[in-house]
Amino acid sequence: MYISRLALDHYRSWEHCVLDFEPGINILQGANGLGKTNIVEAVEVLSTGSSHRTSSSLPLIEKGCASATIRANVEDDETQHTYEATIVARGANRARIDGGKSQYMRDLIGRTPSVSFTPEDQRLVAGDPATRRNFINQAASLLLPHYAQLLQQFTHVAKQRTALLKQLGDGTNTDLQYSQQTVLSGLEIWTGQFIDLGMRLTQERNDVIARLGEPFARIYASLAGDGERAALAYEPSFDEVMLFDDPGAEISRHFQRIYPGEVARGQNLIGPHRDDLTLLLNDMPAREFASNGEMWTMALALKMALYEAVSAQFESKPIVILDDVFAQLDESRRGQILDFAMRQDQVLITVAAASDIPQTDVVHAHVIDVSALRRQSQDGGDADLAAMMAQLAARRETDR
Ligand SMILES: Nc1ncnc2c1ncn2[C@@H]1O[C@H](COP(=O)(O)OP(=O)(O)OP(=O)(O)O)[C@@H](O)[C@H]1O
Repeated sequence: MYISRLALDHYRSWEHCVLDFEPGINILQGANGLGKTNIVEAVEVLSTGSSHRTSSSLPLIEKGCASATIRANVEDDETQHTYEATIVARGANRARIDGGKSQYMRDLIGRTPSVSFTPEDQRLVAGDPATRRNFINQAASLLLPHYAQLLQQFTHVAKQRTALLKQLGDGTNTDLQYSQQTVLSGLEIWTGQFIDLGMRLTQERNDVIARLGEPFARIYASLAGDGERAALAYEPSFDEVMLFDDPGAEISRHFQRIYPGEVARGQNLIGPHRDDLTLLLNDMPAREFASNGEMWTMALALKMALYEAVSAQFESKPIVILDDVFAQLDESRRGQILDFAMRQDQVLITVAAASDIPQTDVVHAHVIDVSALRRQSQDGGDADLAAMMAQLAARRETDR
């Protein structure tokens, strides 16, 4: 599988941009700040429905604009499809497949499977838990068909519950007995849904982490040398799901105990939004014991494990994104990741300087000069876009 053409409209720093990729290695080369990461991030968003760089849509949209569009022509064996994502500042993001009707963004997830390696990956080991939750969410969205919808529902319920806790805490509407009763019964309903969705999310995250655990340990041992034992340990906030036959009743009791604290702070104090994942090295938490180099190897192994799970799931090789990773890695890890990249259907690499890539290993690469692309997109973006749309219309005509 590979992307043959990508078009962006009002995506971050790109007002318009159309670029052609080839199967195999593609190198986006250009000075800092030109928008290389923005391009490969757009592929990640189209693939997984989210970016590892932000949890909200707004930063993905060009400043001052209301929406951004990402379009890609994707070739797989004899078939070609056009996938389109529209990211909006307000409301729900939308998707379109082959120019058809507007669909949910989650309907696009996994159609162009990809795995990104980025400088932020090292934070997967020692960064804050939100980074690891983001990774789990992206991985689970790719690997489990209903996960993205479940996460969306949970996030909505969590927001509603927070709003009610805040109302109770700051006394809004509580001067009347009637309105306090309304808020309390609303809270009871939202709490029931929060527990139900939260338990399902916990179970699904547990399944995904279990699936990644074996390849992660094996790949780490092969990168770091035999005898090194790496493992993943899921730390769910709703640990009752793993411990009890009737976890719902236990979690309900837990909520009753913490009710005064939740009202005082106006927050959901327990739930999957507090989950974490510990990466273990020789049975010790790597965040406290591993060296900088070992943390990098663990991060690479985790992403390669995800790659392996996604490949098995879709029976095709995901697109591999190597965003600015070469400058960060030492020679041996550069070699390991490049060796991995050379075996893929398509790899998108961003670099500031060509010298960052060990050139001897890259035999054939399609090099894209991002500074020329920026000039060209300012001059002829509309014409390129029109050509892409005409190509799509012509194909639809042929398909009829
Ligand atoms: N929503 C946005 N609207 C407009 N510009 C944005 C937006 N988000 C980011 N940018 C701009 O995009 C630029 C960064 O782009 P990007 O991170 O892709 O650069 P890069 O070429 O990968 O650079 P580096 O080599 O330093 O990583 C910055 O100038 C930033 O201000």
